[in-house]
Amino acid sequence: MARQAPGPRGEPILGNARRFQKDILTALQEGRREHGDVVRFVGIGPLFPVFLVAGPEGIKHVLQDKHQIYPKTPFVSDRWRALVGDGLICSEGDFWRRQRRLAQPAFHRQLITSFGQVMVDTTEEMLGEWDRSERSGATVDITSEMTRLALGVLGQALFAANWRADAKVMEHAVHVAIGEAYRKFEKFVSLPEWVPTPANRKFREAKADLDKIIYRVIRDRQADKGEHPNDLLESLMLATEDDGTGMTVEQVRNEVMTFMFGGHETVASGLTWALFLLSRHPEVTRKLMSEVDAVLGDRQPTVDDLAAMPYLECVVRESLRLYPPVSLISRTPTEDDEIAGYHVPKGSMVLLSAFVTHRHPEHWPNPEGFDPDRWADGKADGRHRYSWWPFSGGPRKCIGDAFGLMEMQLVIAMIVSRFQVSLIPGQPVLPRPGLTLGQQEPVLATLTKRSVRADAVPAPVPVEPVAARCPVMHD
Ligand code: HEM
Repeated sequence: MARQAPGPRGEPILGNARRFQKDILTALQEGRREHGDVVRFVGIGPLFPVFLVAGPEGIKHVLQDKHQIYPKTPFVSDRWRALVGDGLICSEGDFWRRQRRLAQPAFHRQLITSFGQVMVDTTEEMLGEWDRSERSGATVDITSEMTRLALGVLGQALFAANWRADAKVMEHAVHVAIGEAYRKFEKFVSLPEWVPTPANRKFREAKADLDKIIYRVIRDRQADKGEHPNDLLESLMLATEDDGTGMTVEQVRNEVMTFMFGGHETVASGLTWALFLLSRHPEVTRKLMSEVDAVLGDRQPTVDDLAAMPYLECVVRESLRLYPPVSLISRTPTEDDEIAGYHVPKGSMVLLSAFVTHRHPEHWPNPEGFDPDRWADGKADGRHRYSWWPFSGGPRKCIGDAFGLMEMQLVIAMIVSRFQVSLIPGQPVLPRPGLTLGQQEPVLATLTKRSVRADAVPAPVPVEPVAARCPVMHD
């Protein structure tokens, strides 16, 4: 007979609700430390009790072995649906399976590789602007630079040439929509979208702007009998099942929106945290610069160069370990279950946190340390598959993992080959888990142009890491 999982009692009546809201990642980490790999958090509100499953075996159980009984938590999927419609990220069952099959060719390795040049060109444009900022000694906001860069890459991968014409309107609309979505995620209760609050109006207008452009581009493509670009949109529009049926125009729109929102904030978060870590670890930066300089010299990278830069990949993996852009996901079992001998009731909220698993001391020696070498030369071989899962796992694993990894590697290679990025001393850099693991305040830095000398790296600057608020709780 399965036992009840242990867990913190929290405050009288409120239980753990306030702790979750104030700093959920620390609450989860402490829960694991004090109570083990399956923790039951009590609290006030319909989401409680909430279970944390922290160990790799439990993660495998939920995401892979018993994924059929662990669909996504409806409360979270509803938030996504408000943003992207019935896209891959928030659909379930046969509908999800069909959409996933239809979307898969868009992420074929060959097509993804062809986006390498888009990633390089977009980064080159940003670095041109950084040249000007460096000359004027201006401070750059790394968070917003990475967000603009990642959106530019995704926009062009999705819409090829059409993106440039509409980029300004789209950028603005995505920015507004995602800001509102963050607010909705942070609130347990929010007014339905049709209630004309100023925030809802802004959200609806932003979505309408995006829809206008996306539907127009789709219809133009349908009408144009000439040669079409080889982008993600085209792949979605051409995809068919064995019976010859494909996606409706609305489904194509939903997946475009899903990729746009799921595929740029994640990469931007990963890049920002990687630059943050590099700026705090000059010894790592120096080693990375040596590798990049030796392979690239003064030229731009290509996708083929990545195989010759193994340390770059180690840096990216290690950075995704410490700061996984999707730090928290949740599932809700459709039947009673048992994990590691503990009872997990049907309908409960089961939290899986890559942030917590990736810092689990039984699976990661020196868990809080930034040590890219732990990935070198087969050292990762004996590790549990689910001790590192920034892209999730099982059938719902991220469809854009190769895209995201490739982009992070190319962008970081280009940045370190050209600039030394130094954080403004003393600024607090605090994680903010929402749709992705962002920062509570923008990360500000100064730039120094490199003249390809890896040993000329300044000392690290002091920055204080800490607290992270709950992504889903009540304000
Ligand atoms: C560093 C970059 C990225 C990270 C860390 C990341 C992480 C994740 C994670 C953890 C999930 C699973 C969420 C869950 O199960 O609740 C996911 C799903 C997904 N991701 Fe990513 N992602 C990244 C980049 C991308 C990119 C570039 C795209 C598209 C261009 C993308 C599209 C998607 C989609 C469509 C899903 C839903 C898949 C499904 O349920 O079938 N992601 N991602």
